[in-house]
Amino acid sequence: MGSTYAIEANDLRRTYRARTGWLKPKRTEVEAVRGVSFTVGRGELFGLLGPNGAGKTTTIKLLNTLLIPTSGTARVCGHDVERETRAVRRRIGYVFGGDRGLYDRLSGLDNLRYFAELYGVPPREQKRRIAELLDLVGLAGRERERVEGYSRGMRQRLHIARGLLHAPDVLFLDEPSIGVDPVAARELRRTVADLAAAGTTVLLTTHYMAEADELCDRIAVIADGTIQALGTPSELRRRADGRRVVEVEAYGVPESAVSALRDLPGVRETAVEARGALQLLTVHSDAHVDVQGDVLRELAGIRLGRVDSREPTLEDAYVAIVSAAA
Ligand SMILES: Nc1ncnc2c1ncn2[C@@H]1O[C@H](COP(=O)(O)OP(=O)(O)OP(=O)(O)O)[C@@H](O)[C@H]1O
Repeated sequence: MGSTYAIEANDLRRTYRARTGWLKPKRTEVEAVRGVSFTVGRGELFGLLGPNGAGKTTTIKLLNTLLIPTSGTARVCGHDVERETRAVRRRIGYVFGGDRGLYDRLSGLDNLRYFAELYGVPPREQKRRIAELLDLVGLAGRERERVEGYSRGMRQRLHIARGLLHAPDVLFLDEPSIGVDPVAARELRRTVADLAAAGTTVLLTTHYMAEADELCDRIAVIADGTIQALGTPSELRRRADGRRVVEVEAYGVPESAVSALRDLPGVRETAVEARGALQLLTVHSDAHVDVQGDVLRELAGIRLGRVDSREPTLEDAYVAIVSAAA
């Protein structure tokens, strides 16, 4: 195969052209990916992180030959994604989160048999391969049950087994843990880690920072169609060095309080996130500035939950990187 990299993306760009409106149709163009370059080593577990609409799925589809780049080039296992589509497809698997793509009324085993046929796995290898994969994804013993009775996490693991039937060198995992409960998500992470440890290159997109932190060798943070930061989780975490984070749970954070805090000297970012009945207010400041008193003053009279002042995490670094790009 020659190439030292499993994936090489070189100034990839992709523009979507769409027609919107019915009475007066208008042509619009969205530049979803604008000059993305990175490499992924063989056996590496590489994460693509970014807000909604950042261009993660588009990047994956350019690499797995489902979309043609508007410009730029990419190679997977040394093969050009545009000119050597078949060779690329033989070496990759693609798994996306959600419910599509499995036959609910068949058992897990019959699903895998069906897809093994479809992917051209030689009949004499099918049995062994399916048994290995059921083991890898932790479904051995449950394979004769119908998929309609599977939990979300089990379905997701069956999806991964399906994506691995033809023993691909590279697996694209697009938001595998979406809608999966925390315990099942942990099992799923173990499966992905085992897979990478066994030598499969994994390109993973996720919105869960803890997942990326635990699993990925390196992470690219993508926003607005370009890579904003790339490095190991600890390298990225350093992007938040020199910061301190105050977090307050509150029942109804007024916009006036948020803008007053944002204008304080030493405050770098503020964010409010809905958490069921309450909201989580996060204030990033320079490490030597203590804003906790100011935060409590601005929220005087409002019912509060937990108040916390802490060191930054990977998620805080991510917020810093993405906010700087906005
Ligand atoms: N088929 C399409 N036609 C037109 N625009 C599209 C199409 N697919 C995606 N887009 C746009 O391209 C941009 C990037 O989308 P993409 O799905 O790659 O983002 P993403 O990072 O995967 O987002 P998410 O985290 O929400 O899945 C968005 O602005 C999106 O609206």
